[in-house]
Amino acid sequence: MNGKSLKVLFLGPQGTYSHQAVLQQFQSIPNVEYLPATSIPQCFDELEEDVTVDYSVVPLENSTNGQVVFSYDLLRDRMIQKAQSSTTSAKTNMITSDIEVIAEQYVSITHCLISPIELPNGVESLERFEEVVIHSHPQVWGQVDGYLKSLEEKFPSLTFSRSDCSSTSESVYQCMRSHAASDDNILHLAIASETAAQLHKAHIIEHSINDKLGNTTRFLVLKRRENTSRNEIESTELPQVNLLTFTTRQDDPGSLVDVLNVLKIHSLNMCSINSRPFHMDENDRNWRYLFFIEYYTDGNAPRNKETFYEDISEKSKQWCLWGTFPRNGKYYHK
Ligand SMILES: O=C(O)C(=O)C[C@]1(C(=O)O)C=C[C@@H](O)C=C1
Repeated sequence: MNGKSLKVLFLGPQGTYSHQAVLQQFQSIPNVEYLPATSIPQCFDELEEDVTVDYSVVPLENSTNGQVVFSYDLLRDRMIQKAQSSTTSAKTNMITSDIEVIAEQYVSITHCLISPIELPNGVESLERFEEVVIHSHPQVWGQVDGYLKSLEEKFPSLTFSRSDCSSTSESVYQCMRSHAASDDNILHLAIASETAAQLHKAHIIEHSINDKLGNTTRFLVLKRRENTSRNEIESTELPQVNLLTFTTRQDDPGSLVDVLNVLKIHSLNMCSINSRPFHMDENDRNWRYLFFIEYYTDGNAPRNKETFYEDISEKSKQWCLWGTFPRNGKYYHK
């Protein structure tokens, strides 16, 4: 590697789970500059627009509440934009995206209930207040739903409300700021990691409040396709994962099955399938779906890559291969 540092974007500020993901991915590499972005869209936009940025890390899915729709939709929108600008190869109807996925990371998510002030009796102290405002990233609500319901049942006379923030670490900052500006009857709390609480010098009033133990978020590591200057990703013995998105040819019975059957014919094992609604343009009708699939390849499969891609081209309307990357060993651990 030359002396120049790597520039890596993540959803900031420091102390987010995305920050944990970039550290897991890059901490063994010297000279890495970690650049906090203020939103998930910014993690995509800056990577595309600023050629000095090498990588960007974005959350994709959570083991408790599934898709991080912000990221899915940003991938979808990029495929649709390319389809509209008809850079599709006439022969293969394959779309080549400007960014590609080169690795994945899994971060264990342990949420804490965090207070800007010390509460001598922990959660019991909530009864001193009339109103409680809880700040967090919108993806978090579905991971602590049961816990928040039990809090509301425990304190029926309290009014609870939620405030969406751009990230969990930002929510700790926001709760401290709101606390300084609000009256004594209102308590502002945040839901974030222990690290975020420590960074902001806030107080953890309850640890591990996520509804499911083993709660984990999966992140994708992105780079610009044209940036071939270096590759920091170690190869492993584990299978390669391929992320492919496609639209179907028509609404006739079997059009989705026809595409999936191509995997079967080529002996490829699918490991995930998701969909998001899309509109090719503003006049397009409702209820059309873009599919996201992931499938494994290894040294032997598919035997004939070219025929596989030709078959996908024949059965789908448009498709895009976002990348082939090693399965992370953490995938197998709970
Ligand atoms: O807010 C953060 O800490 C993030 O890194 C984002 C994010 C997400 O969007 O999924 C990451 C992990 C958790 O599931 C909650 C929030």
